[in-house]
Amino acid sequence: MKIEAEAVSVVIDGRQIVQQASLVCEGGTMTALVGPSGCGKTTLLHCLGLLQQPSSGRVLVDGVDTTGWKAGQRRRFWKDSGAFVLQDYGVMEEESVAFNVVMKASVFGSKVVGDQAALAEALELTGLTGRDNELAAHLSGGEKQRLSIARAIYKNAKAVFVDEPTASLDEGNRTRVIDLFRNLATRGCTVIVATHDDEMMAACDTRHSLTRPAELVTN
Ligand SMILES: Nc1ncnc2c1ncn2[C@@H]1O[C@H](COP(=O)(O)OP(=O)(O)OP(=O)(O)O)[C@@H](O)[C@H]1O
Repeated sequence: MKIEAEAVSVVIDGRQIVQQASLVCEGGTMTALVGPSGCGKTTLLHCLGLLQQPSSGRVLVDGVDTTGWKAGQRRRFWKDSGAFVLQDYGVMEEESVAFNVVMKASVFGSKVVGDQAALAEALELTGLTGRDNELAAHLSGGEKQRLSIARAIYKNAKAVFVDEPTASLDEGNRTRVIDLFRNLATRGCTVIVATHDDEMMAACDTRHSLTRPAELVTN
């Protein structure tokens, strides 16, 4: 899936947060959004994932301009194609590990339904085998991060939007998480990562550098 930004700018309360960002992210590749703290990496990532509307410019998904998309179209994009690995992990703490991956339960909520083989594969790849029935709240930060990656693997996401995935991980887990994203890209997924991490950047095919916009927007 091709995700494109064309001259995307974000202005909040008269402050320029992202200035005229243009980039193309292709399926099967990893793109790093890089730059100093506060330069707008997360904000641009949110625009690319259709979580936030740019103040000007446009975001295209497979060549289609998303500017006028209604909530229902964005929801369909998130449900069918997109996955997010954000800094708060996006994990449902009061649900089981398995439910967090599959996001489907039987009518009375007692049994996680869905493709059990795909669930097992996603848990194995992320090192969470055997943890199916544990409450997500009981996982460590790094495990929650891997859980949100398991969800992306399970749903065979076409595009994954990732914010600082390695910030709080030790060396071993950092390498493991980077390998997981590379694996997603190998499967054809478009991986977009906001990062400060040199190892993560090195694993990416392209880097898009942002600079901190200096000026205040008037009018
Ligand atoms: N909703 C908002 N309201 C006000 N300011 C915001 C909002 N969202 C982002 N900002 C500001 O925009 C700037 C860029 O934030 P952003 O999180 O995109 O940067 P970043 O490059 O990801 O930073 P870091 O590397 O520190 O995570 C920051 O100064 C932030 O305070």
